Amino acid sequence: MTTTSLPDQPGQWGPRGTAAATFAARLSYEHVTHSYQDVEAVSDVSLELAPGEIMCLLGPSGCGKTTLLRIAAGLERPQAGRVLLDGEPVTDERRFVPPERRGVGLMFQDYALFPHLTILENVAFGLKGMARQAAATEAHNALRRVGLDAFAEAYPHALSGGEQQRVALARAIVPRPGVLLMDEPFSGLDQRLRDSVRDETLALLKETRSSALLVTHDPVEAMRMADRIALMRRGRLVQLGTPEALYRQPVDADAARFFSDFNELEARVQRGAVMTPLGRFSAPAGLESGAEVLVLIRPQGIRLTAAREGHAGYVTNVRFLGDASLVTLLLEGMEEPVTARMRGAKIPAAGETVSVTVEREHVFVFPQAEAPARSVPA
Ligand SMILES: Nc1ncnc2c1ncn2[C@@H]1O[C@H](COP(=O)(O)OP(=O)(O)OP(=O)(O)O)[C@@H](O)[C@H]1O
Repeated sequence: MTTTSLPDQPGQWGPRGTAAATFAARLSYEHVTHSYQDVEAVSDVSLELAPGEIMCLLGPSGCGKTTLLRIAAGLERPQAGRVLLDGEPVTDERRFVPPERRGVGLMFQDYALFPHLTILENVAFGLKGMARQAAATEAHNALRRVGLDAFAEAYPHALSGGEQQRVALARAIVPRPGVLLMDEPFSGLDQRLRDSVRDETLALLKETRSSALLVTHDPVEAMRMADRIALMRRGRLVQLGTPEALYRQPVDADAARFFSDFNELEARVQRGAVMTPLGRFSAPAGLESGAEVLVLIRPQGIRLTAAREGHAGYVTNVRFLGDASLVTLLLEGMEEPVTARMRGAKIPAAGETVSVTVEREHVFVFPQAEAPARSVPA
């Protein structure tokens, strides 16, 4: 069967308010640990997804995100810890509720539509307990909401990647799962399409008041989607909070680097403060004089002016990026150049001497230690 593709524009999605609401569930992990042979993929993770909340599991490849999702789905049984849905254990040392009896919806990165079923049959697949006509009506409603009811009788191969992803979303929400588990659901889409499908998916999750746990390795995606972000590293939960909290109060240098580029300076504490060629900043509490610290400064936190109010900097290079420019500077007392990110028309040129000041909200000082540490507003 051949069909004409609908353009993948946000406006092509169905009318808001046409998707049925779910009975959002609470998902709790308590001290969950899971290993594959000798690889500890998840280490003592405790985490709670509130009803109706959208949480992103964020972290580099191999940090255990997918494993945590599969444990909630019932596709892996952890060696230790408990998983609860609405306070009822679905996995603990004695019980293991199989995936199909958990009331969770799954959506993985390959859309995994059944090629031999029509779009309508694919969406109705999860409604097996329902009378045929009622299931078809529900499936049509969900397809209408994602703007694809015109494709109900088509087969998956006739749809574009973005459209298939939207069908997968309709299929995942139509049984009204208590929790929707999504693993990199947008990673197969190109950039332009990804933004529109992601924004509409977010609108749909909010409209249906679904609890959703979404795996991503993309910090921008997590910032855009999540009510809270769970940042993971090497199987552990490193930080849990709102996107703003993770951006403004990162727990350590790696957590900070996950969301921003930084200029990095090494320094030593002197009586509770850190002196650098870019100014004096507060040291983390409890560090003795002489302790080594790392000072992280966001490029957008460096201000350049013609007035003589800050430290003198010599511009060596300017790169125009469209919405901003990157200005590279040399400062007295620093071997490495510093980068400033500037917007607007008044961008200095290479060869100019400028005055450099730093906005403290973009500065973080961390001990030079492996262990996670508390940041302080500098
Ligand atoms: N079936 C498996 N058998 C053996 N090791 C596995 C298996 N699945 C995952 N692992 C290992 O467990 C660790 C965590 O993997 P997991 O897929 O949960 O991480 P992730 O953060 O989702 O990574 P990615 O973003 O690359 O999918 C990795 O070291 C991985 O190699």
